[in-house]
Amino acid sequence: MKRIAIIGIGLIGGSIALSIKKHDPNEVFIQAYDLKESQLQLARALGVIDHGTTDLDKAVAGADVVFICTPVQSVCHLLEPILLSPALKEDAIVTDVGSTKMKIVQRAQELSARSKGVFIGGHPMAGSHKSGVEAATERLFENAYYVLTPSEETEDAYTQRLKALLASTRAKVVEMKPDEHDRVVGAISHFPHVIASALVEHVYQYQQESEWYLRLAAGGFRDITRIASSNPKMWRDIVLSNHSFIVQQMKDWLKQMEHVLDMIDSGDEERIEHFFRHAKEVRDGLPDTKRGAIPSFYDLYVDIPDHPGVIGQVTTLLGIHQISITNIAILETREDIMGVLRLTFRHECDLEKAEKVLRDANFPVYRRD
Ligand SMILES: NC(=O)c1ccc[n+]([C@@H]2O[C@H](COP(=O)([O-])OP(=O)(O)OC[C@H]3O[C@@H](n4cnc5c(N)ncnc54)[C@H](O)[C@@H]3O)[C@@H](O)[C@H]2O)c1
Ligand SMILES: O=C(O)C(=O)C[C@]1(C(=O)O)C=C[C@@H](O)C=C1
Repeated sequence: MKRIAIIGIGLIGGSIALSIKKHDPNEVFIQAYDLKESQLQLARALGVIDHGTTDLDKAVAGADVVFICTPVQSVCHLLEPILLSPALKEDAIVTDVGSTKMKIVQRAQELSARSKGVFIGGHPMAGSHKSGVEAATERLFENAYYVLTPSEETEDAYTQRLKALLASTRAKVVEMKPDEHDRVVGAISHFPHVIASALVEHVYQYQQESEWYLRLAAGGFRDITRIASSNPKMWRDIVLSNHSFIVQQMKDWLKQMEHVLDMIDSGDEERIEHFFRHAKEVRDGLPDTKRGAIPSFYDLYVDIPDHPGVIGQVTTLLGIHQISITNIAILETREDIMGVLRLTFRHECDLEKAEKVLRDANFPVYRRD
């Protein structure tokens, strides 16, 4: 039986545990460590882990692979007691899921000569603004990128062993250098989180003048600021740990905003339209049927005659077959013209089931592309 240790059993640790367990339910034993006894109890009750302990040595004892899934600053602190633990199995792989990589990998390298195990940095590029083991799901990483940062000294056999285990997450595992990872992820994840929180703060300041600001906040503001609801401690650690790239990106952003300010202030119609068109083209070009930095949703389109009751028929049919819809939108509604219903699902298998059920009921259904 393979033993897996999860250190920090929250959203990400719990999701890794669930995906590995689901893949090999009878061949894997999951032992976990957390500062909070309550998280361990909850993880046990939810069937996410087999055993929980607040004793770090006991948690890593005999484990073939140890996943460190705590906020990034504590990953750095936990590396020494884990990599140098007398209980660590010879040849064990120690990995982490932290959102930054340079400082973690550097600390692990300092300890590597004295460790019985081998460290390989990791970062699954999928997550949520929710935290805690209660939000964990076995499919969180499906189709997302999962970055590994083996060093030049890491023997390939260890990387292959870790990749084989991660196959259960159904993520796309890629290798990167820690500094490239931190620069890129700084731009597409860390810096946008700073902007989202700053935007909330910006409107909150206006709110002191009129209560209408936050009351009127609708789809656009909610979409762009969803990630401001994320765990503050986790983001404090990320920003501190990727400090120099984020500061550089903020300086670049201020310059960019000066151009945008100048463009809008000048009232130059052509430049303004070009600005929005170019951003739209780039945003529309993001892969939207796959998960990645931006969680994807699976869309199915249904042609429907525009008369009352049809939408009810569609949703009832899906309900009978226990297919959950994440979102529903009517894209065209003009009298006597076929309307198009866009149904959004969280998982590809739900989309496939819905497509079959609706087609069998003679609804014209199609996917985009
Ligand atoms: N949330 C995301 O979207 C996301 C995505 C990819 C990677 N990550 C990274 O994954 C890691 C975990 O994030 P999460 O969202 O699962 O957080 P979480 O808050 O859901 O879980 C973290 C868990 O670690 C425990 N913990 C904290 N400090 C600890 C310590 N010193 N020792 C033992 N346990 C400790 C907490 O009690 C909690 O159970 C972070 O490093 C984060 O940067 C997060
Ligand atoms: O979907 C979200 O809520 C996330 O914030 C996930 C997200 C991201 O920025 O894309 C956040 C941090 C991680 O390190 C990886 C993924």
